[in-house]
Amino acid sequence: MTSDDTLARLAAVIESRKAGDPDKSYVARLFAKGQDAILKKVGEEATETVMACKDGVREKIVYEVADLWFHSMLALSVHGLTPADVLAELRRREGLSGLEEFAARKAQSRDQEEKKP
Ligand SMILES: N=c1c2ncn([C@@H]3O[C@H](COP(=O)(O)OP(=O)(O)OP(=O)(O)O)[C@@H](O)[C@H]3O)c2ncn1[C@@H]1O[C@H](COP(=O)(O)O)[C@@H](O)[C@H]1O
Repeated sequence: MTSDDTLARLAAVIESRKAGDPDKSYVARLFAKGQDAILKKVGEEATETVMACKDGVREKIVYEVADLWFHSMLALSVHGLTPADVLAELRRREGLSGLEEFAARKAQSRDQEEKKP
């Protein structure tokens, strides 16, 4: 398996641009508008990803997911987070069945409910 540092490089570019000139940088423009503008784009790109998948056009799906990942990285950056944090969480989940994890979470919230006075 090859390692790909595209996300790390893009995160570094985002950090270098976010306090830049909104007339010269899309990243700077969205950061100048604030978190709500970034989250609005995340929502739009998620919807466009759903529509692309429903249409089933591979190039369009890749294009829209790239938009979604990019804007999600801006949202992460607002909170001082990076793709490395998300990749670490995905690594933590490796080999952990989603169904087992779901059952463990349900059992934990049941325990917490039962302990409530
Ligand atoms: N990866 C991206 C990237 N992906 C998408 N986009 C922009 O995100 C916007 C996507 O919005 P939409 O598809 O909704 O189109 P829109 O033009 O906003 O139109 P509306 O539908 O909102 O009216 C477009 O303006 C894209 O150019 C990106 N802008 C920048 N990057 C990366 O960020 C780096 C820094 O960019 P600047 O800050 O602009 O220098 C670039 O070198 C790239 O590596």
